[in-house]
Formats: sequence, structure tokens, C-alpha cells
Amino acid sequence: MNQRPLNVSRAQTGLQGTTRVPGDKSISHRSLMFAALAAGQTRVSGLLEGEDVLRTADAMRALGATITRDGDNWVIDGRGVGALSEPEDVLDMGNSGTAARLLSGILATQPFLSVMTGDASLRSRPMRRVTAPLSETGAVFETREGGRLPMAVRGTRDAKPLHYRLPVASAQVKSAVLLAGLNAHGETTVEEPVATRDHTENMLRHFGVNVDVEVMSDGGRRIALTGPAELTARDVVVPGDPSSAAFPIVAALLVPGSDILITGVGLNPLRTGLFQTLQEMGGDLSILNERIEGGEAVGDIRVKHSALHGVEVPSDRAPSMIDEYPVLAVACAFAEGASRLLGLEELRVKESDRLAATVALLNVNGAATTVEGDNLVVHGGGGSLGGGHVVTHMDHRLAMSAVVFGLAAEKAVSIDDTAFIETSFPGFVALMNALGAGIR
Ligand SMILES: O=C(O)C1=C[C@@H](OP(=O)(O)O)[C@@H](O)[C@H](O)C1
Ligand SMILES: C=C(OP(=O)(O)O)C(=O)O
Repeated sequence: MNQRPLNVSRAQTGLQGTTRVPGDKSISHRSLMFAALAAGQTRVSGLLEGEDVLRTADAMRALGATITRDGDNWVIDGRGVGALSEPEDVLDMGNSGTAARLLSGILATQPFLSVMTGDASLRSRPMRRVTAPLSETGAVFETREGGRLPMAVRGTRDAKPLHYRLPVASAQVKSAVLLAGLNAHGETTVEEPVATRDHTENMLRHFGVNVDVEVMSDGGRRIALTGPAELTARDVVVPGDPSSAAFPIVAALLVPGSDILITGVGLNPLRTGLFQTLQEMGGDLSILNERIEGGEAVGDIRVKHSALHGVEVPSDRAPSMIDEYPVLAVACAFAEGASRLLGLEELRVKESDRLAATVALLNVNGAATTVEGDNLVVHGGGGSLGGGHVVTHMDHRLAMSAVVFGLAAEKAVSIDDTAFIETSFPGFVALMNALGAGIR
């Protein structure tokens, strides 16, 4: 990707108007993968056409599915759970951890050789979290030093079902194990000590698979399914991505005079930790017109400029807002008083070390922070902010967080590269400008 530097100055007027953010990234990846594993034709509306999801589409095509775009819909002719074909070339998952990890689960039980790689960011991310459990199916994984991509997978025809307790709160690992279970013989179970996003469970059910979810006495979950399973093609409606909505929402809270409405945002309760946190900070954020669309909770979010104060976010909330911490930290920098964000260890293994990069984003723009182990303390309300140069490390969420910082800060913020925003939020700058952000 060509580097795209950007300078962002304070918004001259409040953000105003009604908008809709692109489709949910997690649901979009899953819709393409599951439709490819289903018998029959699936139509997907609202698919996120970001780089990450386009890499998934390419990979599923390389594995034998037919995927085309028809007007606003995507149409997938699936192959069936055990009927993918050996790809002729390396599967390039670009910048996407979700694509690489979920696909590992699928490839573990396909009896052929696949090779997977990604960009420099993805090649630095840990894959052992999926290859360790998936190897127990009988599949063989060969990775680069340290369990990194590129990786070769020799899938197994006689996959053993897994019984796995997640050592980290990760919907990607949970999903990889469940996807391997679709083509194993017998019951696969996954236990998660803290609930993570459940789009895999919901969508597998939508495609006709029996997925059992038991809430355990400690609040965790035990998920079970029995293979070999059959998926039946079903149309999918993708809601707006709450993780994308986070950026215009925080911008509207911070820029004086703002009043915006974002329609059709996904409100799955395992994704809405940021909205709760912003309300706890004094943010005027209301959910209107809540409804169910395509099996997921959806609503419209109205946000008005608000004076924010510091907050403490408990670590068990982290899975429900894991991708939102960089932009929450920006909100905290402009809030009155200290904020304590607890249990952020997983941020270190995202597209970048997001804990370190978020601290750098804030510090270079004059906001003070303290890191205590895996906890981040942001000292808000500390005078004139901005004027810094932000290094984004191939990380879309850092780039968008830096844009939001610049819109709210006294002094302009320069950003080394905004090209990676295309992975999850194509048209981000144009959408912000349509609300009046005035980014040039
Ligand atoms: O399952 C998913 O779609 C995702 C899970 C999360 O990752 P982890 O499973 O690593 O927490 C999240 O950060 C990512 O953007 C999408
Ligand atoms: C962590 C993210 O995605 P992935 O793991 O799919 O690269 C993200 O979108 O913030």
C-alpha cells in the first residue's frame, strides 16, 4: 500500500448530520467463510468492502467458492464443509488477524496443503494461539520462528474433535476451534472464562448448525457443536460496525457544537463496552430505534458534544471493546481527571503493539500517561494538546484515533500513514468531512 500521510487540524464547527458506517468486519469475514462452507447460494447485503474482508473473499475463491458482486449484494456459491479444493498459490491474508486465524480452523480439516502469509504487520503476530489447539486435530502446521506467518498447513481427513479452554480471551481462537469442529467426528467444545463476541455461534446457527451455549457459574461460557456438520446457505444482512462507529462518536463528543446520528449500528451486547464507558464518562450518547436485523441487535446512535470526566474500565469489559481502546484513550486525554483502563494485555498483539503505540500517540501530543503492568492510566485535562507526529505502525485503529485527536486538539496533529484505514473503514475521511470535519 502507498503511504498516505495526513495533517489534521481542529474542526472549525461542530459535527452535524446523519450517517451510516460500513458493515461489521467480524460479521463480514464470517459471512464469506461460512457461505463458502455451505451448500447452496448465499446473498450478503451490507458486506464491508474493506481490504481485510476482500482478502477473505480472495482466499475463499482460491479454495473453490464462487464469489461475485451483484449490485449492492455479494453472492457466494458454497462448496460444503468437507469439499474445499487445494489452493494453487499462497493465500495472502494482508493485514487481517481474523482472516488468518479463522481460516486456520477451516484449513485444519481440509485434506490438502495450504500456505498462508500476510503483510509485515500480520507476519509479526502470534499464530501459536491457534496452531497449538488445532494441531490436536491431527493437522500439521509449520510456521516461521516464533509461530509466525508464513505458515504451511497440511489438513487432516480424520480430524479429532477438540476440547479446549481458552487461555486468552479471543473470539478468533474460539472461532478457529469451532470451525475445525464442523468437519471433525464427534463433539467439539470450547470454554471461555470471559465471554467474547459470539458472531461465529450466531451465524453458524443461522446456517443451520446446532450450537449449544451454556453460561457457566463463573460467568464464562461453554460452547459445543457436533461434526461433521452441514451448513445450509442463508442470506445474511451485515449491520454497521460498532468498532467503526466509535470514531465519529468520540469525535462528536469532543468537538464543541456537535450533534450527529449514526444509523444501523450493530449493538450485540458483546461489542458495546465502549458505548457504556462513554456514557459513564458523562457522554451524551443515546440509543434509538433498537431492533433486530439479520439476527443481530441494531440501533441508531445519537451523540452530542459533552464535557467528559475520567473513568475506570474493569478488565472483564475488555473483550466487549477490545478494538476501541486507542480511541477511548483519546477521549480520556480530553476528559477531566484520570482514567484507568485495566487488563490491556491483548492490545500488545494487534496490528501493532497498541498499548505502546497508543501511549506514544497521547504523549507526543502532550497528554500524560502511566503504564502499570497491563493497565493504562491516562491523565486527562492537562492543558493545550496536539502538535505531535503520530507513527501508526500499519495499524488502522491508530490512524483513525490520531485523526479524532487532531479534530479535537488545539494544535494540528500529523500522521505518518493513513492508508491502512482502508482495511476496516473505506471512506473514513470522506464520511468525517460529510459531517463537517474539514480534513484536507
Ligand atoms: O473474532 C473477530 O472477528 C475479532 C476478534 C478480536 O480479536 P481477538 O480474538 O484476537 O481478541 C478483534 O480484535 C478483531 O478485530 C476481530
Ligand atoms: C485487531 C483487529 O483486527 P484483526 O485482528 O482482524 O487484524 C482490529 O480490527 O482492530
